[in-house]
Amino acid sequence: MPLTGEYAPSTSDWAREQAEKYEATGGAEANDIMGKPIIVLTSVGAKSGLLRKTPLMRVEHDGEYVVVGSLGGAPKNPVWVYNLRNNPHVELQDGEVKQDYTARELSGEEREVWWERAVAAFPQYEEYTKKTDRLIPLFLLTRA
Ligand SMILES: C[C@H](OP(=O)(O)OC[C@@H](O)[C@@H](O)[C@@H](O)Cn1c2nc(=O)[nH]c(=O)c-2cc2ccc(O)cc21)C(=O)N[C@@H](CCC(=O)N[C@@H](CCC(=O)O)C(=O)O)C(=O)O
Repeated sequence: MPLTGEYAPSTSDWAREQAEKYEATGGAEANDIMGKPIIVLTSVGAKSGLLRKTPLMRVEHDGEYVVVGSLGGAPKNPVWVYNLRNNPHVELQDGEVKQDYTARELSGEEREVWWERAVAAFPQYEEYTKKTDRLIPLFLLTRA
């Protein structure tokens, strides 16, 4: 069941522009960063209830995805992390395909396995762990 509601653009201009161009072109444009592919996650605002669209690196394995709350190694989590913790029903657009997923935050051994996959997809993530002692949240997205 697709998410419905009012879209609220990100206050990060570059992220907003990339999400909107990616969505409008079915992933044909604005589809990478530093040469690595992205996806666009739609989540429900934990406080506003508005729809938030967030470009994130594409980390996929056997039809499942992981989204990484890295925020470049900043000391605080990105806000979308709290949206997923509050409402795990999300949409993920990968190229032309947009589908519903259920997000589950990972820990322990399962998190380690997916962390390796995330670093393989975007090696910069390893660098971010050196900038913060925050445990970077990972959410596994499985088909709803
Ligand atoms: C800028 C801020 O967004 P954020 O949710 O903190 O997310 C910050 C970043 O993670 C986000 O900009 C990402 O798109 C940045 N980013 C990546 N960020 C990552 O963390 N990981 C990535 O892998 C990643 C890749 C990436 C690739 C391309 C690109 O263009 C950007 C990329 C924002 O929009 N804030 C809004 C609020 C957003 C929101 O969800 N509000 C909730 C409140 C939730 C609460 O406070 O509990 C609500 O509406 O209820 C605001 O300040 O008004």
